[in-house]
Amino acid sequence: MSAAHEDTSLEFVASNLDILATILPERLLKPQVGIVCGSGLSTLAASFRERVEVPYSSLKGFGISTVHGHKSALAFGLVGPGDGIPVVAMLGRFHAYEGHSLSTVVYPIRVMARLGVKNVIITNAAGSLDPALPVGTSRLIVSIRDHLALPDLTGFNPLLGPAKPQYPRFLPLSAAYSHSLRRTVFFAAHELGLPPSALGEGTYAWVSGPTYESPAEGRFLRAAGASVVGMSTVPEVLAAREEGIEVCVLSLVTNFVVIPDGYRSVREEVDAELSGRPLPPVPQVEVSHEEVLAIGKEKSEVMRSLVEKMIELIGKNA
Ligand SMILES: O=P(O)(O)O[C@H]1O[C@H](CO)[C@@H](O)[C@H]1O
Ligand code: HPA
Repeated sequence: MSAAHEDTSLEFVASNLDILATILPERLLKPQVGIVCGSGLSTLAASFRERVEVPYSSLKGFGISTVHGHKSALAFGLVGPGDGIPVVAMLGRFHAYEGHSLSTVVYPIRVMARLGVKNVIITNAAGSLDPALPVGTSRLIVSIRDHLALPDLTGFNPLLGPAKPQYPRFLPLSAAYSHSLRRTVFFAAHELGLPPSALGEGTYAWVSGPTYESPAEGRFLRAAGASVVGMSTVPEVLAAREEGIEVCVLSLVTNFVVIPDGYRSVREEVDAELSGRPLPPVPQVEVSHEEVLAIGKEKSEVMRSLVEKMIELIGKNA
């Protein structure tokens, strides 16, 4: 897997704008808000009005999303009262673990920027590392305020590569997650009457995947200050910030990362068995992508109403 920022695809952006101009009606052509749909969350675009879906295969420079729960299309439409706000959603994202280069992973964000998107709402499914963020009860959605990206720190950063005159060489990340949009998330939740416990704030750890975390890795990420963990999002955040787009990230907590406090000694287990007093079995819990998708499906309505209310408030404040 190459971290190189070859970005040959950037030269296709202009032709994509031409292709879209032939497909989309004028009022959909300049989306103000972009949405990235996480695993199992493609229904975020289900209620767009005047919706037009454009398959990635009919555009240039796009990959194909190979992960179950991700489609491969852009959805354009209108959201909110009155004339509505024009929006674009990525129904399906690219992950580096699928074999996509990081420049392919972030390419749709660069296309969104050229279309005029000023705010992006990036969603994902994530595992909770924090006992205060359990699954399926409270704190189902986490508004991300910061990230911990070990791949970025170890030479797998999507912005690696020759300097480009249009981008800052050294992008600051101290305020990568828009304070204003983070406030909007909580105002939107309030307007929807969501209980305060439905929405938390936290730090997203980006791991390359495709393996889920070992117990020691889970403990390590938690000790390092991460609240949730996933295999996406951070590359998109970096590209969006490089493009000058305001970023909001919402993580749907789909599972709890298995972090036992310690290990039971197998020697003690065997000795106990040999002495005729076997220890009770240790329950084995394993996360699966099916579980991730099932929770995504079950809870996507809450996420959809939150995203739509946010778009409405963004439109009002524009
Ligand atoms: O981050 P999204 O795309 O929502 O998907 C998450 O779900 C998959 C694992 O179940 C991984 O791809 C992880 O990143
Ligand atoms: O537990 C997880 N780990 C990493 N990525 C994930 N995406 C959903 N759940 C998880």
